[in-house]
Amino acid sequence: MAEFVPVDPFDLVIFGGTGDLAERKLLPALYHRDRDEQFSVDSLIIGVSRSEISDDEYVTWVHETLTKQFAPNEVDPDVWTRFSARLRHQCLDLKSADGWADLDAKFDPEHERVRVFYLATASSLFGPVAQQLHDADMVDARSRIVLEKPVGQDYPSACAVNDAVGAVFEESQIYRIDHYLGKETVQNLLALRFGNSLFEPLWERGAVEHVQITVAEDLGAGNRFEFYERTGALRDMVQNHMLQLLCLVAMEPPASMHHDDIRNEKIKVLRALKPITRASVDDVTVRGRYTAGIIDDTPVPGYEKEGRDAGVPSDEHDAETFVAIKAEIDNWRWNGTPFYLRTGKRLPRKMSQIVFQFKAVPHSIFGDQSLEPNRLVMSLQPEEGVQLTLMTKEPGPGGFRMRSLPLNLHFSDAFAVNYPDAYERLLMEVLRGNPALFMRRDEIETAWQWIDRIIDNWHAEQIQPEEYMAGSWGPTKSFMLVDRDRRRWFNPAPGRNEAS
Ligand SMILES: NC(=O)C1=CN([C@@H]2O[C@H](COP(=O)(O)OP(=O)(O)OC[C@H]3O[C@@H](n4cnc5c(N)ncnc54)[C@H](OP(=O)(O)O)[C@@H]3O)[C@@H](O)[C@H]2O)C=CC1
Ligand SMILES: O=C1O[C@H](COP(=O)(O)O)[C@@H](O)[C@H](O)[C@H]1O
Repeated sequence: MAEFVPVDPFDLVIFGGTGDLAERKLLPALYHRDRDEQFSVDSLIIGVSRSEISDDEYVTWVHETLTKQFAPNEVDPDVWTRFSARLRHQCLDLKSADGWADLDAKFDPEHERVRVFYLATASSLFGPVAQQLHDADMVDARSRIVLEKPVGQDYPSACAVNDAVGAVFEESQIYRIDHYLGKETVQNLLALRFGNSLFEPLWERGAVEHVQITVAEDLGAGNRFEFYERTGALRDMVQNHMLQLLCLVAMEPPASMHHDDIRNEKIKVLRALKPITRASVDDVTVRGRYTAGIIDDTPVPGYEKEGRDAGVPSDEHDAETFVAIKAEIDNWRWNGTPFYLRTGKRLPRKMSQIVFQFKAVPHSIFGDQSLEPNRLVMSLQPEEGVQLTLMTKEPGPGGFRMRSLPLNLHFSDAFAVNYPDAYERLLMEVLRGNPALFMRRDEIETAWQWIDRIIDNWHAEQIQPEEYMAGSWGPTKSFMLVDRDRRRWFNPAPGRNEAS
């Protein structure tokens, strides 16, 4: 039975309190934590936007949106009474110096409660908001600021944002979100690697032939088209989520779970990433963009049509919706073991997994029977679990037939609990003041340096996205990327995540 530990009283401001992120992730997450009685009676949640709406109108809107998203009757009348009593709205243009005193007046005047400023807005507003908070004398040693991803659009803009926020807040007060770090199964990577003595001796170039990290989505850019067109899959998914996953699987064992021990190991991986040069970019990266296709027996439009519907003419489209990269880590542990990264929208299904392909046995004593090298598959979503394929003898008299069989651990079979959404965990960690699951400044900036170089070289080499049909596993070139190295992508079979 999960134990829900209450957090200290707080005032939480959500800048962008009426936006898509607040609506779909933050407010539901806060409701669920309140349902489990983790908030004190006097804690406040203040949504900020330019909309001229009263507290009551905000409460009504939050009720409507939770009711719409939750299962029937999930909004419980008693919990709602408690939750709605803490909701406020403040109309404020974050680009203006006016109105900050009104926001301050909503807070506990004694500054006794933890203050959290959650910036669910474009990152161009992060610096100005930090400055306004400072000028309005709203920041003290107990304040924390949460920055949504992406922090900046490239290395220079990320540095500018970090400088501006860092001029007001200490690094220890800044929580840069990558919601993948809040996923239960991503944390389970640490448990698997460092809670078992079995794997670590094999976790290196001598035993691992290559690694694959796939984050596949069946959804398209949809109603976030304009954001997506400015961003593209490399900036949207690889710069943060995929490089964080890479860090967690490739890093050296940290001395403890202390946030700086883990971050110090992650940054070493980012610094050891082999730069992708103009000469190598066409060989080791793939850009793709989906055309119309069929997913789950349903026809879906192509990216160009979504863009036209959003009022962005197709001759202006630039973003890739799929990226594959052969990444290499130049250090003792991983030299010569490539990490293939792949992410895309409108792929056949939502699925994230990390596959460790081990080397073949050095010599077979079983004649000419083919022996499949062992494979460890860590499934992150939607099903969570671990699968290890092993060679075994087929039962029966006569002959000695070898077969590859999976050893499966499905977490949902082992633990009868509902996993909280990543944002629930991350919000609670902010309220508790534990930055372990958030990114440090140097991680963000080093990741951008690696990514910027790829983008610059795409431009220099005029590499355009190659088309793939929605519902397929990406462009042909992505298959060639691995085929050239005599490897293949492991795509899960429908149903449970058996890599095939
Ligand atoms: N949506 C998602 O799934 C995810 C979003 N993110 C990131 O989170 C951030 C927010 O995204 P999202 O919620 O989708 O964006 P939306 O455009 O849906 O919402 C933006 C919010 O900010 C408010 N806002 C915008 N400009 C101002 C301003 N000048 N002053 C005051 N309020 C302002 C808007 O209200 P109003 O216009 O009324 O002022 C609205 O509440 C982005 O950086 C995005 O990249 C990250 C991961 C996932
Ligand atoms: O940050 C983002 O992540 C989502 C995918 O998150 P998941 O938890 O559903 O795997 C992605 O759709 C979005 O484009 C991106 O901004």
